[in-house]
Amino acid sequence: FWSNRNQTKIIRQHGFYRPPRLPNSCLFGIDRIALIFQAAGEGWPMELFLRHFTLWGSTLQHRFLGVEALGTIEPQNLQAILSTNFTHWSMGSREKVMGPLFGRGIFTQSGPSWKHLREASRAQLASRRCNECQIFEAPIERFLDSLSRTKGPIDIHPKILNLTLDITLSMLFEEDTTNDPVPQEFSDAFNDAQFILAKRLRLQEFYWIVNGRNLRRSCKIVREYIDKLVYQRGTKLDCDPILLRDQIINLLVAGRDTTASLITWTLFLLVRHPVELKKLQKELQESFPDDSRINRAKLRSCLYLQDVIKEVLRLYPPVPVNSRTAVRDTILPVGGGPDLSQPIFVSEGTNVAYSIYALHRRPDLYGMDAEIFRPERWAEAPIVSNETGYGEWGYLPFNGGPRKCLGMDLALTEAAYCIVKILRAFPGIKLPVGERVCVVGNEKQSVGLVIFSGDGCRVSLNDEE
Ligand code: HEM
Repeated sequence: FWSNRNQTKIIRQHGFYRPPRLPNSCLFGIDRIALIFQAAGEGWPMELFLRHFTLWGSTLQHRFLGVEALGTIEPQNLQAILSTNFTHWSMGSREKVMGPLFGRGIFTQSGPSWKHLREASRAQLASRRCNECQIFEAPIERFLDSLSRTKGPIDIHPKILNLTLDITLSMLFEEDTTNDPVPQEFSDAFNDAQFILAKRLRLQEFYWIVNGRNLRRSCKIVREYIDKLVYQRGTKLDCDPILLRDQIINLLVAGRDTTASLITWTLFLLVRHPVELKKLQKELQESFPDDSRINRAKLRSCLYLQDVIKEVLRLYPPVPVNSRTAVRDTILPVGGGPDLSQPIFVSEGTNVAYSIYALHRRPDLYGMDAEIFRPERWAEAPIVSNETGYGEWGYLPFNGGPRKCLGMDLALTEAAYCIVKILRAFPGIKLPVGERVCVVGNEKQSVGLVIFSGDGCRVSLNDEE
């Protein structure tokens, strides 16, 4: 009440506006949390946000379990939060909410401790020769070998999760994990822990409601396995062992699920778009005529492949929703007033959620066919209309500003490499007969920290199936 009163006073004094407000039908905004959990349970959480922004405006205010919060998909506001006014924002309650798994790793930290971890992670990623394709070779051969033994249509999604786990572990421990395959128990616990954390994130300040045995058990299995790897590999401990483990888990989450999401959605879309699939296969045949070695430069020169990847990241940004919390009173440049173009006041402690999924589907940025999978749009200029000054802030799969993803280059090379290898190994890959096809975005989705298809990704690997 007091914070609302003070806010109203400042807004009146300085002539700020408020953004449109989502209507509530229950006291304290309990209806909002019920709707969010219903949408998540039924597989359309992102479409719910998209609908709100489409109906009410690209910056809006809502009451969530009694707490006032903001949501935005406005490029200028994202630029202010992530770059221009970077120091006005923090990760809020992330350390408390995600602490059981992420500890004090890079994703939960702000200020000097984040800066230190960012430098350490940058050095760690640079030293692993991550941008060379050799690091992917052994894991992908194992993956293709396991697929070659399957008969009939399969759900390729869990196999891709294992593939990117294998690659990321090999990269983090600078050696191949062949001799000691990743136990399924670890893989399952890692998935479960992230899913439970996503529920806690949805509850925001009421995260503690979800703190059950399952979460504790899953996090324990993950921590014990990482400790074992650190011990087995005799990793040099020049820092606090708990911090080292936290940091490894953070990089594992960063690198494994996001890249798996990108590869899986690419296959999901390609088997549903045979014309685009054929066009890509033709380019790959010409670029890699024989069993010639695939390298980063060659992958970058496959222009259609690059456009396919950009388009998949547009429609299904692996991190589809994110948030920041104001550490001081600040403003967002647009979203208020009669034409929604006036600055809005944000008081200290306010949480602002932003949906990259909804941003990337704005027809005013991408055209009336924004919801259609059309890689060709990236070869047409201008995209995300540069003349409006939106530039990079209208396309943010890897975030922007000082906290931009550190693994972007690695992820793009890894995804491109895996896609080329899969399409070359299975030229007859297609949608299984009778498989459901619906409008892009209308399929069931499963959103933990990362977005996946709720029904997996079923494919027939060979023509005759
Ligand atoms: C398609 C794959 C990927 C996508 C879409 C992606 C996306 C993102 C996004 C959106 C963030 C910002 C998170 C936030 O601030 O809340 C981020 C941060 C980060 N990513 Fe990625 N990522 C990908 C792959 C990777 C890989 C392979 C690595 C390396 C193992 C990696 C390492 C990191 C790190 C260390 C950060 C933290 C940066 C910081 O807070 O300063 N990412 N990523």
